[in-house]
Amino acid sequence: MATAQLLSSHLHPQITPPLPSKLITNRFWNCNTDSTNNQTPHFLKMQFQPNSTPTPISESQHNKIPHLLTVAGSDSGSGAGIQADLKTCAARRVYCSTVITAVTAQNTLGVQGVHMVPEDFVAQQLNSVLSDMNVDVVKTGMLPSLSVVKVLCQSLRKFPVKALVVDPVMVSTSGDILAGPSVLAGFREELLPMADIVTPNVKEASALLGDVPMKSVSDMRTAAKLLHDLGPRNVLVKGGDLPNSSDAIDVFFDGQEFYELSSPRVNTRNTHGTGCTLASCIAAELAKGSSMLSAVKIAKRFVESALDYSRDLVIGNGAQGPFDHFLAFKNISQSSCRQDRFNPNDLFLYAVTDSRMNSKWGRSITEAVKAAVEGGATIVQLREKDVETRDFVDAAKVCLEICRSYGVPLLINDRIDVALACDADGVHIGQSDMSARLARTLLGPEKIIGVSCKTQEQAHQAWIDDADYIGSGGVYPTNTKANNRTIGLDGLREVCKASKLPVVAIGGIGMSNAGDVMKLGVPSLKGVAVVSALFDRECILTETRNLHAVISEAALLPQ
Ligand SMILES: Nc1ncnc2c1ncn2[C@@H]1O[C@H](COP(=O)(O)OP(=O)(O)O)[C@@H](O)[C@H]1O
Ligand SMILES: Cc1ncc(COP(=O)(O)O)c(N)n1
Ligand SMILES: [Mg+2]
Repeated sequence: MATAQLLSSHLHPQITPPLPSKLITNRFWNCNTDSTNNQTPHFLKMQFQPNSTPTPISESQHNKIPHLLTVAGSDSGSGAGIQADLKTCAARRVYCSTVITAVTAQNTLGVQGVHMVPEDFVAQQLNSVLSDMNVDVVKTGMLPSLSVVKVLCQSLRKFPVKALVVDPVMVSTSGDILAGPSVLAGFREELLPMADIVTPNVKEASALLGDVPMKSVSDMRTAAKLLHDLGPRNVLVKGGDLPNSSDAIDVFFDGQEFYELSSPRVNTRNTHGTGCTLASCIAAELAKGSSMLSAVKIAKRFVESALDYSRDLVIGNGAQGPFDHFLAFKNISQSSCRQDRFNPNDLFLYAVTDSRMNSKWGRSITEAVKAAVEGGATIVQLREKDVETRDFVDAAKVCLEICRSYGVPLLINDRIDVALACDADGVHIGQSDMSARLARTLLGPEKIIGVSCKTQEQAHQAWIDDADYIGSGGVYPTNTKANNRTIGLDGLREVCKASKLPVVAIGGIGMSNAGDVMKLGVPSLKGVAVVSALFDRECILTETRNLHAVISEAALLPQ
């Protein structure tokens, strides 16, 4: 009742129809989370004057780092609250100071306890930071009582900042109450009118507006307009918890235009702290000097990337896990699909695809790969010279699933970008591609890198450049590669002898000569790579099985 009365005095009596909205979809944004931010902050340079009292550094001498102050609650599980804000700012390279309003005992199961910090001590923290530390932007999270809201508003009036981001935290993802209904009046009457942006989720928007229904994007737009009427310069109603929505759609309203910010919904349990992270990322970008809409777009993309990177992360036993703000876990979780980073024995029967052969036989890349791994291929390389990049990435993702289900590594020929895009196990590069050293820098320590080498010098360089294996050939003449010098068994032996890396032989190898290659008897030679003998045949499965039998037999023979 009290809520309804309060609302009626603050809202326009009639709901205006939603204005036309602009649809912005994350799908078309560059995935590099830093791409729109070219204002890399500078770190403070200390000036030392030995044997003298320190002199203050003038403003012009400062290399000032953007500074965000978060006024929020502590989450012992570190998924949300102050801890999420600190991690977000560290990831976005903005300095973050903290005023703690409450200490929660919290984990992935829920909130077990809340210990409120007395409001005069909140005031003292605010005074300490704001009076001294050149704060650019204030972001608020859990404000557990009306008196804390009031204390905050007083401090902000005394120490104005460039921007105020209000995340009106009320209920945790687990459904526990973090701020009771008593704070609603403080939000509506004092804090929201001071805010540059308010970022409620659907439940919070509904509560702020007196429990209006929030079931659709259209409801979110209506709510954004009504919340804007309460005084904040901008409103972002977040749709992470909107029921029956396959995309995560947030509605942004700047008082004139609506924007629907849409990103694919990441299928993960690790969404605890998304709201805190979004708000602190918006605040961090504002501190760097972004416009409001651009800060919101960057923040949404940051949350989406972080969720995607940590989708399989397992921390805690509860329903909502935390995610990784530093986007570091992906390699760990995915590389654990394979037992080793690279096992040289995987080079034993190395299948290399060819798009022209596939089209000749009317097969898709994925059909060809499936047949090869079923037949016993121990590693697969996608060598697709004639395919559009987009189709290549899509096909590679499907092939990766097939290969992973057989425990077989999948490499991409030449295309580091495609390997990164589909998170393949590695690449195979030639002498005219970028160096293995550069590929290693781009791909990181976990990925497999193979290099084509015809000479001992090239083999040595591949080792120096931190490659994992060498492909050496053409051993026999081949039609697969134009103008490819044949090095013969002798050339192969020379490369193998000089190589500190494991070697796979390639070029014109098939049923008739694979045994001869395997019988070379050089320890570094681990297997044969084959194109036509598998993929330019009617039945890939049978050919792979037969070839596997031939090279297994040859490998067992005494040298
Ligand atoms: N599963 C998800 N996939 C992608 N984005 C999500 C997902 N869940 C939430 N988001 C996004 O995270 C941000 C926080 O939203 P939300 O979860 O609704 O807030 P809160 O954490 O305050 O409840 C929004 O930009 C929302 O669209
Ligand atoms: C201290 C604190 N602040 C905010 C949230 C909200 O985060 P979420 O909605 O993801 O549970 C929380 N759970 N704990
Ligand atoms: Mg959330």
